[in-house]
Amino acid sequence: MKVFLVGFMGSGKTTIGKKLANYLKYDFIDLDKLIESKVGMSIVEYFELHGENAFRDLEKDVLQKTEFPENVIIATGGGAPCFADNMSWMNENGLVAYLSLSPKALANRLENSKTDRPLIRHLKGDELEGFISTKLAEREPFYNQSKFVVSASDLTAERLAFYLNLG
Ligand SMILES: Nc1ncnc2c1ncn2[C@@H]1O[C@H](COP(=O)(O)OP(=O)(O)O)[C@@H](O)[C@H]1O
Ligand SMILES: O=C(O)C1=C[C@@H](OP(=O)(O)O)[C@@H](O)[C@H](O)C1
Ligand SMILES: [Mg+2]
Repeated sequence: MKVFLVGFMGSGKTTIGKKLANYLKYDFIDLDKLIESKVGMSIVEYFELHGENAFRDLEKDVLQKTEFPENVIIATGGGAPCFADNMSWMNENGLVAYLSLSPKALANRLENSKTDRPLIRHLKGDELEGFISTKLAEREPFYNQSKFVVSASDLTAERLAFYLNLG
């Protein structure tokens, strides 16, 4: 079983993904980390050097061309489902779960972890929640194509496994 976790930056894909993999004894792959290891630089550096469009091409390539192990939790980047045919590709190749959270809760989580995220690292104070609200509205039509939509507040690995019928 391949499980793809999707959702906005800060929804906890990386954090809960690791815990879920640990709980289920599955492998864990973070798509952003995989991209960083392939290009030998951070996502922030890649955006600065090559821009977002090049990143999206690379992200699609790494997502759709990697030979993932059989039992694996894959934490995707927040934009991955919203570009090219990535969302339908994930639905055809695994089980996709959207970790849903309000803009306010996302802003609270992201306030202290902006620096590794090129799309928000320059935003100050109220700008962050405004940006999240606008971007989330654009992205939700993609996220909502997921087989499972799960509230990401106070989510535990055990509960997520249960919702996904894996626990
Ligand atoms: N369940 C949670 N409760 C509170 N904070 C969380 C939770 N999950 C993640 N965070 C925090 O939110 C930030 C983003 O989490 P992360 O797992 O990197 O999200 P994503 O991969 O979806 O962008 C991190 O600072 C992390 O510590
Ligand atoms: O939402 C986005 O467009 C992005 C989210 C990031 O991943 P996280 O969702 O894990 O922060 C990372 O892929 C990149 O900074 C772009
Ligand atoms: Mg992540």
